[in-house]
Amino acid sequence: MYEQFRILVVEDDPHSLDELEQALSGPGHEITTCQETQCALDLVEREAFDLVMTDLHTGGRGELTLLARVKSDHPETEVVIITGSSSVERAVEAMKRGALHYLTKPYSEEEVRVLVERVKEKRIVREELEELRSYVRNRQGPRLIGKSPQVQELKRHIVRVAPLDCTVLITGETGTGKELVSQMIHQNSKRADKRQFAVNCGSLSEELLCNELFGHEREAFTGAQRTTKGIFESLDGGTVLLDEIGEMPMSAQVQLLRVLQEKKVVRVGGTEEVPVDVRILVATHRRLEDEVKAGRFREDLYYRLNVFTMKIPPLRERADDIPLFCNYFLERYAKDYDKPVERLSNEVLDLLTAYSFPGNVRELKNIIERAVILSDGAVIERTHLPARLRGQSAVCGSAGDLLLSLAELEERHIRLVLEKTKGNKSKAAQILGIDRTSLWRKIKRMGLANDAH
Ligand SMILES: Nc1ncnc2c1ncn2[C@@H]1O[C@H](COP(=O)(O)OP(=O)(O)OP(=O)(O)O)[C@@H](O)[C@H]1O
Repeated sequence: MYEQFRILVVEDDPHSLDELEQALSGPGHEITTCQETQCALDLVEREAFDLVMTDLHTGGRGELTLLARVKSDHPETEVVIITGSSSVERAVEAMKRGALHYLTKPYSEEEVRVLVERVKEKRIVREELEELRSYVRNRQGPRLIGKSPQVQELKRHIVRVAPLDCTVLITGETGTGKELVSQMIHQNSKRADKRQFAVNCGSLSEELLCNELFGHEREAFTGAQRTTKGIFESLDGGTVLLDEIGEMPMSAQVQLLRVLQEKKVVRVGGTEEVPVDVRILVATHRRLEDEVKAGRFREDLYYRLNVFTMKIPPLRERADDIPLFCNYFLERYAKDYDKPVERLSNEVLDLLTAYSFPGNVRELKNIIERAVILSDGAVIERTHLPARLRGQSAVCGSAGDLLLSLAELEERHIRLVLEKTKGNKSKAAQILGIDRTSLWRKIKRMGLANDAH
């Protein structure tokens, strides 16, 4: 298959136009012709070409206007000037203003072909440079740590799916790296220069979530003083991660389906359909098939979202990666907190590799960060680990002979309430006397697994 190569030819003499079209024809070449500069100006305003070839008439300076317009609107488009022998000086002036080359009449077909090849080569070099730049950019972005076969496969899938602009469903327990994977997909995609944003569909009320995602019209509800764009509209050209998609209320699901099918949103309180250009990635710790069966998730939406699924395994299924993560986070936090920590004691490493990590990588990361903060010397010892890893149980503010910190006590209490409410976060938030968003934030920070509650 040939790459499309778009050429615009501007020539007022029909005979010369035919000849040039003939010389330019080739596999993958899409040739558009114009006999007047004004028609060409209108065209370049709407479309991008790889090459513009324009005749330079004696007299008018329309071609120089065309050259200036092309170079300002599409700097990567090459312009070649066709000239009679009497207007070579003006052709040289055009080259000073950014034209690539000039052809003096009469020219041969061979000359035209060589010129087109030159433009194509330039395009390849430019694309390679762009690829290199994107590579350098990505090396500074987030890193997916892991040498286990599961993580290697994840990396391969990211590289494969990132450029395709399709919806990706990322599944895995809490803290396994779903958001990180979504960031890597975005950074390896054509949208990398645009913004990425993550929305947790479970942490907001139905009304707030709809406002946040789809925006609202003026006076859509009391207090809505002006029309506000939602995330889909304002992320123009970017990527959105809809985290905890399984928690999305039905009314928002209907709207999301419209975004996926028609690439349009209707703001809350409005009727107008507004076009949006956004790549949608979704994540969940739930099995969406079960949510569909239970009638909580629309089947048509599920099929729309399930184009490409990436399943991130829990940390306990890739325990080989635990020492690697330990070293990575140890180095990072030793640097962040300016501590002389160098390694974990063998006992600590054994405890960590034997632990089941219900909160997955986030929990491991938090454990190492806390240990680095508590440590003074070069080695992380057992005493620097939280009580649950030291194998002690807490009874009302104490764990064995050790008194608990407020943070540890809070975590234990939240765990207990979630256990008793069977993971029902609205109920748990009510009992704890805090709102759902605060509870979600705490759950995340503590690295508690959703499934473990
Ligand atoms: N493979 C990995 N390499 C490096 N860091 C990782 C990896 N996996 C997870 N992390 C880190 O662990 C933390 C939790 O990851 P992330 O927020 O992506 O998980 P999640 O699955 O989206 O969690 P949740 O379901 O709670 O939203 C982040 O700080 C992330 O950078």
